[in-house]
Amino acid sequence: MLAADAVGLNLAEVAAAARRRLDPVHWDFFAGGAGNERTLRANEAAFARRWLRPRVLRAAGERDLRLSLFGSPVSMPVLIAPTAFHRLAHPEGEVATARAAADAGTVMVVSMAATRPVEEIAAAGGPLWFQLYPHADLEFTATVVRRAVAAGCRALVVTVDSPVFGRRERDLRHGFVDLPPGLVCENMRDADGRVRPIEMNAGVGWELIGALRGLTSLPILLKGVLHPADARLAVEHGVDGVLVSNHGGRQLDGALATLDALPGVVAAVDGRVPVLVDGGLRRGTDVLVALALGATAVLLGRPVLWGLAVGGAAGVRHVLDLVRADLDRALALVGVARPGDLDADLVTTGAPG
Ligand SMILES: Cc1cc2nc3c(=O)[nH]c(=O)nc-3n(C[C@H](O)[C@H](O)[C@H](O)COP(=O)(O)O)c2cc1C
Ligand SMILES: CCCCC(=O)C(=O)O
Repeated sequence: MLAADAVGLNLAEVAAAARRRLDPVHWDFFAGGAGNERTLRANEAAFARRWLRPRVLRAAGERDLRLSLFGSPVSMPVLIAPTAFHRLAHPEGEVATARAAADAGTVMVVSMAATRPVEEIAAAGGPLWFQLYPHADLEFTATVVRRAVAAGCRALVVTVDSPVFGRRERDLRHGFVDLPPGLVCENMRDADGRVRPIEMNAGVGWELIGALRGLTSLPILLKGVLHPADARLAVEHGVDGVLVSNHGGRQLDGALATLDALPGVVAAVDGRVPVLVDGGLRRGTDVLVALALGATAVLLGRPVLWGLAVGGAAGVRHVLDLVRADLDRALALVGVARPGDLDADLVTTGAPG
């Protein structure tokens, strides 16, 4: 275990420690967003606008954070979001992240842009889900999906907020356009073993869901839904879960904060499939607010990278442990034992009345 004071008492301190260690170019790749970074900032700011209205004398007793998601049992409703290029944060890369996820009893969503082969990540522990950018070449997509399934991934997370790549000015300023020599997206190999570039596909429509169903019987989640009409369409097309996300502010700058999008999506989905959310969660109380507003679970993106940069698997574990303890305490303080029992009336914007 890492000494907590060497790593940070909270995720902001872990981020500061990571910043001291990382190459500034890589820090900016991880930390940055698109355009003016309005959406990046808005994700965290949205949590700061919510206030908790706790209940008292509820005799809630011991908390129980466990749940089961798409057949994967998890020890808490906090999962690891797919993020690219973990070897820029730590030499072990995604293998270290997976070990921490397994130790903490939660799901890691492996990015299509992972820098370790999915088989090696899976050997470090599960459960894993696999994130996919829908390439125009369905045959290639099928190759990637088959490989992820064979490695034991238990769900597909299809990212739909990226018809083109967001404009990230920090990366442009640094001239950061690709991985350094020696690192590649290991799961982008075609049948001949050649590494293909990640492609964004502006030509893809709702037929994608049927095409993916033809490739796999795994649960399919759509990542990057903000509009209630799309949430409704997603359910009509038979997806198994909706992930409210704006890609951590890295795609459409000016897109609304995910916490602000969440209630509309939850209302549109109307309990038919689980709704998950990511973006800007930095405290257990943020997790509590997202769950109270209708999310079944949340995902952490950057905080996991900060933990990885600071201490490899132990650093990621530290981040997950901090959030778990914080969520547990917050639940007790609002008088709720199980995340599923949280109610929206515990959260207010602080307006009078
Ligand atoms: C460095 C970095 C790389 C990312 N790579 C991917 C990716 O490969 N695929 C994907 O769907 N989302 C990717 N995301 C978005 C995350 O899955 C997630 O939506 C976002 O980071 C959540 O916000 P947070 O970082 O504020 O927790 C990436 C985010 C970051 C910060
Ligand atoms: C080509 C890698 C894409 C990674 C990604 O999704 C991001 O950086 O946000």
